[in-house]
Amino acid sequence: MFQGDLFQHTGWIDIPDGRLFWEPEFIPTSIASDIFHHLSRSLPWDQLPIKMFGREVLQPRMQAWFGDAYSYSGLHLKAARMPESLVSLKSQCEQTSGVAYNSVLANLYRDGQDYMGWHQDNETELGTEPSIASLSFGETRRFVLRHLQTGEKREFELGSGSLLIMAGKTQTYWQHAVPKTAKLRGARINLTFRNINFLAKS
Ligand SMILES: O=C(O)CCC(=O)C(=O)O
Ligand SMILES: [Fe+2]
Repeated sequence: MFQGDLFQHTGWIDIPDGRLFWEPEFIPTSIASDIFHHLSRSLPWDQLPIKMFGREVLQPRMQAWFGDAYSYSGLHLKAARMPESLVSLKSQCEQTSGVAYNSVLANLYRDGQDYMGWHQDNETELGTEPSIASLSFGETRRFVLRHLQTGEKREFELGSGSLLIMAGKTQTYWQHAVPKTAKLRGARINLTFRNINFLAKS
């Protein structure tokens, strides 16, 4: 398989210095479409400000952040309690990954101009080898992983109902992004389930 090839393989995939799970049809298309409409209407979407080059600008997407009962009960006050629709998706991801999650970050990309820049989800609170389960709904968007030392790339078309799990040392050695696209794109919702240790300090 050449560098940057779109993966057709499903299941667990070993990559250099990391591990992924890929299932493009984790949730059947018609159910995924209902979930998309439900989440787009019901989640409390917010466009948060971030600092970029010393200026405050709005993030290039909308977000909502939830924790479970434990995290909600005083340790991470900003997280609202996870709605039932997300709790059930969380259990499905947990069954596949074998890891329990207590939080979810929901991202809404309104069109092709909304994006997620290169980053690692490597905050101390996530632990050293975090498992992050990413479920997508609505429009398909390209997701790119880039190895920090070799520059090697892995790309996925994250379609509606797909599940991509990043595990092992992926967050230490790879960055990932959802690039902007000039093509006309409808809205996409992405849920990333994580397990946050609220007692760990950054
Ligand atoms: O939208 C995506 O597929 C990626 C989201 C992501 O990387 C994140 O929330 O940290
Ligand atoms: Fe991420």
